[in-house]
Order: sequence, then structure tokens, then C-alpha cells
Amino acid sequence: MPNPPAVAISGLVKRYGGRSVVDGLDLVAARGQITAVLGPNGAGKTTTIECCEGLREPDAGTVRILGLDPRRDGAALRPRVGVMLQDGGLPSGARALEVLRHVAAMYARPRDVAELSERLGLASFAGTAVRRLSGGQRQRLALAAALVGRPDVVFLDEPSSGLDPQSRRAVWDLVRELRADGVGVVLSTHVMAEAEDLADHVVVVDHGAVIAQGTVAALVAADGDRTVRFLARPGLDAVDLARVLTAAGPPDRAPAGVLEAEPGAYVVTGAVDPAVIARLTAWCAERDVLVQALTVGRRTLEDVFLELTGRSLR
Ligand SMILES: Nc1ncnc2c1ncn2[C@@H]1O[C@H](COP(=O)(O)OP(=O)(O)OP(=O)(O)O)[C@@H](O)[C@H]1O
Repeated sequence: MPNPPAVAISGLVKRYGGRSVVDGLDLVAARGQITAVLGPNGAGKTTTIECCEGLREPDAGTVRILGLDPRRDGAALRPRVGVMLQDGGLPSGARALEVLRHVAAMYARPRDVAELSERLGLASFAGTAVRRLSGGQRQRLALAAALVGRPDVVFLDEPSSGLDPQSRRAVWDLVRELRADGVGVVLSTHVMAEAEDLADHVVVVDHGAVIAQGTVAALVAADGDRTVRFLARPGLDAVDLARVLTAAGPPDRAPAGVLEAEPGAYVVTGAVDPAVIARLTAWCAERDVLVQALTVGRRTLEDVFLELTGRSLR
């Protein structure tokens, strides 16, 4: 392939003790794009990314980074791939700026350390030992270390977790610049706003496989891009309401979904039109249920995520 994608994963399987935590996962991440990988805790995101980094050996399937095999071609890939791990992986005794200078020295064409420090606000803790850094400071240093070598592909595992809003903004700006420079960015995140703001392509992973993917706009528009929210007494029969709302629409319409997001707070998804609203209020009236604060609004990525992956905790 003359210009292979940043990441191409096909049929990836990874088992721990006979259990497949990644189970036939396919994913392509393009260069010059930000690909966000979303999924509930334990869905297999980190394991997948670790296979991309060559840290884990797949049990089946193929992983190619820039067309190369991360296990076999590790030496060729190392200078071209930037990795920001959740636990940082930084030497605990060294001082922050020393770490960054040291990492920069390992690359042929590193970024300007002073400029990168300035961008991520590292100056205020430049002389502090890594083990004494706050969680957010450590995150920023780990990001700087991932980027200082001017990689072609970057893996960011929850890059803005633990960051204050200012730092989060600085990180997002930097990630957008990477995209503009043609870097392929793969980030795993639980922050839906991060995916909504940054991602060109969103991949939703559950039980070790991709269950949906596309642009944010396409994901929220599937099955209609509106959501109805309302308050009523807790414990309504959401399954019955969904059945009635689905029946209210034309036969080719996507089935409605009803979730009790919090006790007494309901979210209705699926195509929304005046007939659905009328049926909804009629269904409640038949049960002597007072509907309050009914609003029709745009679906969010979080709505889609919860519809796809359910509400139970993992
Ligand atoms: N070294 C290991 N040995 C055994 N099980 C493991 C190992 N590493 C991960 N797992 C299990 O594999 C599953 C997937 O974990 P993984 O870290 O890939 O999920 P994740 O999607 O990144 O989750 P989170 O959102 O919580 O970071 C989990 O059930 C986890 O307990």
C-alpha cells in the first residue's frame, strides 16, 4: 500500500485466561484525522491500543500501524508513534523538564522543548520530581512526551482526564494542530464533549467489538436526530411506552426507545414528530401520570452512547 492508514486493525482478538476481551475488532484510523474510541469500562479499548503499541501480542487478527506490524517492526515504528498511557509511564524520580528534554534527545527532529512546555504550561512545575506532580500535571507532561518526537501517529488514552478546563482547552488545541499537520490521532475517552468537539470519526466499542462508527453528525442523526425528554413519576413502564410510540409511527420508522435516565427523568429516542408527542402524552394521561418539563431537543453523543451500550454499570 503506497500510503497506508495510520491504523488498520482487522479481526483483532485478545484473550485473558480464555476470555476474549477483544473479540474480532475491526478499525481503520486515517492520517490527518482524529479518531475517538468510546466504550464502557472494560470494553477493550486500552487492550486494543496496547496491541497497536506492540505492548500486547494479539491472539488473532492483524494490526498495522502506518502499514507496519507493531510487534515485528517495533524499531522502525518507535520514532513515528507517540504514546500517552493512562498511568504515564514516566520515571518517578526525575524532574519534569528533564524528562521532556531526555525524551526529545531520543528523536532525530524533536519539537522545540521550550515551546511545547509553554503550550502545555509545564514551566510552573519544570523542576518538580515526577512523583510529586499532581494528576493533571503528570497528564500534561505525558502528553508533551508523546508529542515531542513529531510522531506520525499518536495514541492518547483519556488525554483530558483529571485536567482543569484551561489545560483541557490547551490539550484540545494541540490535538487539533496535530490533525492539521497530517498526524493520525487515536484517542480513547469517556468525555463525550471531547469526542464531539474533536473527533472526525467516532468508533463505539463494546464487549471487544465495534458496535457503531461514523462521524458524530451521522451517529446522532441515525434514527432521527431529535430526543424527547420529560419528567414524570419514577418507574413508568418504559418498554410498553416504547412499544406504543413505535406503533404510532409509520411501519418503516425506526423503533422508539425509552430510557429512564435517572429516577423520573425519561429520554425518548427514535424519530420524533407531532404524532409521537401526542401519543406520549395520551399514554401518560391514560395512566394518570402528569408529564412535566417536556422538551424536544437535539440528540447528543451521550444519548447515542447510552442507547448503544445500555445503562447498567460495568
Ligand atoms: N493483563 C490482563 N489480565 C487479565 N485481564 C485483563 C488484563 N488487562 C485487561 N484485562 C481485562 O480486559 C478487559 C478489557 O480491559 P481494557 O482495559 O481493555 O478496557 P477499557 O475499555 O480500556 O476500559 P476502561 O474504560 O475502564 O479503561 C477488562 O475486563 C480487564 O479486566
